Amino acid sequence: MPNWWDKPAPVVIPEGYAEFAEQFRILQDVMTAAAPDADQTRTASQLVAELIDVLAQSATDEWSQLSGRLPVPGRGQTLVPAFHIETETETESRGTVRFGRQFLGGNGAVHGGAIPLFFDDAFGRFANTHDRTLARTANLHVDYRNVTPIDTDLAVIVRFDREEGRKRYLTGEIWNGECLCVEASGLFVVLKPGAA
Ligand SMILES: CCCCCCCCCC(=O)SCCNC(=O)CCNC(=O)[C@H](O)C(C)(C)COP(=O)(O)OP(=O)(O)OC[C@H]1O[C@@H](n2cnc3c(N)ncnc32)[C@H](O)[C@@H]1OP(=O)(O)O
Repeated sequence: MPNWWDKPAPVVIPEGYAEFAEQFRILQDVMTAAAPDADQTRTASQLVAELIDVLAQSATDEWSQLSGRLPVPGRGQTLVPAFHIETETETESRGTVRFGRQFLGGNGAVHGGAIPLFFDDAFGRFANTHDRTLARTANLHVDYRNVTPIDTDLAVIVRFDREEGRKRYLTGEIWNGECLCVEASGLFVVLKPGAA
């Protein structure tokens, strides 16, 4: 089995797979937003059972799966809110995120757990690209400054602040227009040789 830090082998992305992954996000949003009656529940349940059967036919290991490997925002990792990057340097990445209905905590606000999930992924990607050696999240701190609304295009800034030995420090923000919703910071530690 390859070590997880080895460069993954290239995968072949079939035509239409990126669109399917995006449909899957929409499925999670509409499922969350729905109040089906018994007939609709039965129909939807049968369709999902068929979908599970189809996908299970191509079940594979971590190193061959397509989720997480797509060259699109969110990489087809449908649990994670997709970061749409607009500009990026070695030290700063700017773009947008939109938390769909599946990320609702309550009363229009994004679930508090979805925000560290988003930053772990956005920080993790940035800490491990631009020819940097592999590092894992050691800690992640989130300050919820104002309610983060669902179904809204939000501005994101991610910064690679500094590197001290094996320690990489990242910070980030989420803005709704002029309103600062979230400040986050994370420590990523470069893996020791042989560590997983
Ligand atoms: C291209 C895309 C590639 C994507 C890559 C994946 C990135 C995804 C990010 C993740 O989500 S990873 C999953 C969540 N994280 C983990 O599961 C990590 C679990 N923890 C570990 O594996 C180890 O604890 C860790 C590698 C983070 C550190 O262990 P080490 O044994 O390498 O660290 P060591 O004890 O030698 O400490 C090194 C330095 O870091 C500091 N440090 C370590 N953990 C710390 C901590 N939690 N808080 C503060 N400081 C910490 C430690 O004090 C020390 O500072 P000094 O050099 O100044 O002495």
